[in-house]
Amino acid sequence: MTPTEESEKHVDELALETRDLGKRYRRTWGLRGCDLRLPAGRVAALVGPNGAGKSTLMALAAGLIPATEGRIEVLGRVPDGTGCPRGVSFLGQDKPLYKGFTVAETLRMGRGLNPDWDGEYATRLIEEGAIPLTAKVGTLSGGQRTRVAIALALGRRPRLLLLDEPLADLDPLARDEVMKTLMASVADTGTTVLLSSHILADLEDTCDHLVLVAGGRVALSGDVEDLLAAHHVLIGAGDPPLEGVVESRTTGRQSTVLVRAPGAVAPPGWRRETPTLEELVLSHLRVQAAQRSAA
Ligand SMILES: Nc1ncnc2c1ncn2[C@@H]1O[C@H](COP(=O)(O)OP(=O)(O)OP(=O)(O)O)[C@@H](O)[C@H]1O
Repeated sequence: MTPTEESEKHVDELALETRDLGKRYRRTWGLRGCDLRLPAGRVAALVGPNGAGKSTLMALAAGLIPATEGRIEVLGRVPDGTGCPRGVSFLGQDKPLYKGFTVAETLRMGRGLNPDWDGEYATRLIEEGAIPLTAKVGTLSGGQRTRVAIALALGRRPRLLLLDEPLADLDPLARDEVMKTLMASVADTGTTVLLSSHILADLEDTCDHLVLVAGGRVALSGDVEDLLAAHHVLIGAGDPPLEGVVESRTTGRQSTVLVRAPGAVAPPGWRRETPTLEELVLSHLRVQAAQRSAA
């Protein structure tokens, strides 16, 4: 393979790559020593405790803020920190929509601002949500406004979609509906998604890749299938397993141990189970929190 072919392959395969990436806000580091490789085509869950650096990572990837140190490549290019690169859409919790515009005017603005705009598709997303094109954005419900913001984000036909807790203000039914619309669109197009949320149950159904951030670094990442295959929950009493222990918790005489060892065998008298994604994430989050408070 020639160096050019090598670099093209790299562009095709990774939607987002960071090396030793850091962002400092005055005295606080929002992110530091962050190494991440997100393969193209994945729907990735970005999880971590409050203040872990998720929004900072999203803002860096969306080109909204410049890095302080290290390197970030988005769709094979280095964002310049002055705005969303072509091919990337970002949707945060604050949806920057003009309340005085009608929905149709909002879509026209999308067309004016984006060279890759797919107006037919954006309008279809609005119509599927039964939102009148003549309604003023300021008169819409939170769920309807989210749908308009999603239509704007998807109308750009992004190759990478960054979603920073965009559904946090929606009721469970609206969240479920909007999530289905989103996931149907990305399944159709093969768009890579990085989605942050504190609601692990939402992520379990939709994501095939996990990025767990804690203390400004990536503590765990990989395809969900691989991560689940590499972890086991061992439940029993007596001598605990010694290899690959991530977390061990004891209630009464019974211990529940999460191990990261693909071929782990349960010790005599113990049983082995496959963890759910939620159990796996919670265990790693607890371990990270304990390590940080001990440091
Ligand atoms: N604009 C800013 N100015 C100063 N510090 C900031 C700024 N934005 C974030 N930080 C700090 O950077 C760290 C990471 O914040 P960030 O918002 O990226 O975390 P997060 O994982 O998205 O948190 P949450 O889950 O609460 O949304 C925190 O310590 C936060 O206080």
